[in-house]
Amino acid sequence: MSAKTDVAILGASGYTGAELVRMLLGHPNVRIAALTADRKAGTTMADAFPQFYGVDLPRLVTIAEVDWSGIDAVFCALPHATTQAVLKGLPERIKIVDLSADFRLSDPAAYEYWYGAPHQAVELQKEAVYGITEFARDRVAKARLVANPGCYTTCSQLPVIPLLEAKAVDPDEIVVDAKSGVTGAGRSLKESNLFTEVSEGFHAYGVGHHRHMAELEEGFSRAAGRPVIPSFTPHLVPMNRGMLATVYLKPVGDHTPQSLHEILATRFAGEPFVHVLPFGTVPQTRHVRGTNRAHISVFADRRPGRAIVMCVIDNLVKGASGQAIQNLNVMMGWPETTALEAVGFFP
Ligand SMILES: NC(=O)C1=CN([C@@H]2O[C@H](COP(=O)(O)OP(=O)(O)OC[C@H]3O[C@@H](n4cnc5c(N)ncnc54)[C@H](OP(=O)(O)O)[C@@H]3O)[C@@H](O)[C@H]2O)C=CC1
Ligand SMILES: CC(=O)N[C@@H](CCC(=O)OP(=O)(O)O)C(=O)O
Repeated sequence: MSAKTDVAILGASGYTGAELVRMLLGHPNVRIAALTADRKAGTTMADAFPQFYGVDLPRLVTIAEVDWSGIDAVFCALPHATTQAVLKGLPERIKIVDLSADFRLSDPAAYEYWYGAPHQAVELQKEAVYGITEFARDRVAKARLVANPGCYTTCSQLPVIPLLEAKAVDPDEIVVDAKSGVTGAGRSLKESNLFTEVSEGFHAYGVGHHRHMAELEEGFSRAAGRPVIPSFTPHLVPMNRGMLATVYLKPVGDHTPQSLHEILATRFAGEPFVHVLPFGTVPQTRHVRGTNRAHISVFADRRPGRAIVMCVIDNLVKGASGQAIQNLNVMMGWPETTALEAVGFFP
């Protein structure tokens, strides 16, 4: 029996799993009690990620081999669609933060439409709390299962939700142009992620129909109080980590780019991880690399009556594992910033 909270990480041999291990090693309340893998089960974290040589960690096992009796909380960093069957079998006392997309959509029909198969754990889907922590603290604090948001959707919703809630922008005029580092695609082998396919150039993908549209539509609609369908185009850029969302907006009523900036600065004042930069400052992914921080900026567009907002995050941290730890901290009643205080390592 440990005085610390015993945590299992499912999918520890993947990129977000390894990031969870790295960050949780600095968490004073957590003991890493179990780590799982699929193809790499039977090996060690150091075999999967040599940065862990010399660090005392459990071996990588299959999910079937985990002894759940002592586990208090689980981070599930499995590919989407593999998560539902695993999580519905867990004892009810275990708190869960799921990094996959499996529990992010509240409507089973929407899940089936976007993911091509019926949801296998509809009761859990109803119970799940969608956790962009800054917008859902109270619900996250009471949740047993938190659906950790995706990286694109965290980066796009953080700067837009407060503006929709304030009715300061036209919900029918939202264009999200987003760029991701290649770790966003995970570590599994795919031809499209080979060095030759992603280096020395960049490209859009999922144009006009990407599964993250569903998550964005749900989040924006909730904030606007009516259905919203934004334009969204993701791009893959030749860097390991980092994400930039550029969002084109139409202020309404008396609102101006400057007043949008004031709304965001007021909304996020005192937030430990969301920083609204001075008006017109270009945010850069390199400044949030390795951190749980988001940098947001607002600009006037030369096009009359338009504004541009930008947000940068590290897709593996605020876009995944860092926000997952932030959510567990809230669920457990620990200080929200525990193990997450780092600032970027630039240059
Ligand atoms: N990468 C990112 O920036 C973000 C990812 N996410 C989401 O987080 C989840 C994990 O992503 P990421 O870490 O990038 O993925 P990876 O592909 O890097 O890792 C996947 C992990 O799951 C294991 N795994 C794969 N298939 C199975 C299976 N059928 N049963 C059990 N375990 C399996 C793998 O084991 P092995 O290595 O042994 O094959 C590995 O540990 C995904 O749902 C992703 O959409 C969310 C936000 C951002
Ligand atoms: C670069 C890249 O391929 N990115 C992935 C999204 C990564 C991610 O965050 O996935 P979830 O939000 O669904 O968990 C994609 O576009 O499907």
